[in-house]
Amino acid sequence: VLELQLTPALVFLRSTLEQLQEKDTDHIFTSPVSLKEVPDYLEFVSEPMDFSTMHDKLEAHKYSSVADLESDFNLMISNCLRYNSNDTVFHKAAMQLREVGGAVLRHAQLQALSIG
Ligand SMILES: CC(=O)c1c[nH]c2ccccc12
Repeated sequence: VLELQLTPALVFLRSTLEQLQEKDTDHIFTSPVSLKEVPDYLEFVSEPMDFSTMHDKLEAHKYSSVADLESDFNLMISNCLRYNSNDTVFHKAAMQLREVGGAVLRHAQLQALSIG
């Protein structure tokens, strides 16, 4: 496929992002938190982040490394841990995603090193 030859990095980062999103089985992080439904959200979170925004950034070539992807992933998780109190489904889902997503990112980082 042409894309694989021309921009292997983009293909690799897209695959990594898809693997991360697969771990969000409740689809809690699919789209931005609605500021209409959650009017106080920006009192707690200065920079919202979600997987659809990460896909848009990836296709706009805003990510040049696994580390770039990782920092937005970590932002998305920390926003959720801050806004949602500990005894909520969302807080527990963020803790779980931080664990399994971290493993995906560590593996991707190792792959990126080995393929150069
Ligand atoms: C990811 C996250 O915090 C949320 C995802 N959906 C929500 C609905 C209400 C409040 C927070 C959220």
